[in-house]
Amino acid sequence: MRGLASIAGQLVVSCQAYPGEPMRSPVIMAAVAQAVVEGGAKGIRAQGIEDLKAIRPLVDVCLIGLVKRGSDGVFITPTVADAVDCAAAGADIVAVDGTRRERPDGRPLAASIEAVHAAGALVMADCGSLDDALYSIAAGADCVGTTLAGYTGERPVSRGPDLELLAELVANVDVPVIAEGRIRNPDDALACRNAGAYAVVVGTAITHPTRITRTFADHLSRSSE
Ligand SMILES: CC(=O)N[C@H](C=O)[C@@H](O)[C@H](O)[C@H](O)COP(=O)(O)O
Repeated sequence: MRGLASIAGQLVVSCQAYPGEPMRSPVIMAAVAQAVVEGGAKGIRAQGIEDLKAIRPLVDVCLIGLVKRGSDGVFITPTVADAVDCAAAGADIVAVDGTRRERPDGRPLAASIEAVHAAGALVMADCGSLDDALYSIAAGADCVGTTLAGYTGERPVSRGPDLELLAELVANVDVPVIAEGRIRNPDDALACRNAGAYAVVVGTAITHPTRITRTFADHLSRSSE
């Protein structure tokens, strides 16, 4: 079972490296995915068609796939074609931008969702506010995430996860709400689950060695000042 129910109450780990980074390679991301599954991740979130194709045969857990195009405006699986490609590459759930902003292909969010459903996968709408979530659910999203909280101008950038938005979504929507974004440690993850998150997605704090190392290095250099 690799559907939405398989991640209920569980940890999903986002395995992503960014353009120009040393770990930006499907082989490396597939190894990271296998390593986090060994550690107990019940789902993987991954970016890019080549990464999805490399990861799919190596892990038998729910795979949330996306394509990132740039870092401004609508950049998470922004077009219908990207969404279909993620499903074809083996994603069980396709993560798409769930905001109300205009999309680069000029198509509505509902078109991406319909195409993903036709391909036999589900849709996670990455939202930045309650209004985004309501819009996404009306468009047919199967679940919503707090992924874009603090990144769209509608919410402040919280230090840890945006627990306020999480609670607001849990209280106001009737689809699973997935906590994602700035979850820094196990206590943050637990706080998300206690706030009603259906599943918890952690990225940087587990799979980004450069940023993890920087927190240690900065801490040491601050304390020797
Ligand atoms: C806003 C955006 O582009 N989020 C992306 C979505 O896939 C990833 O860069 C994040 O790493 C992911 O959401 C997990 O969050 P964090 O790394 O904070 O645990």
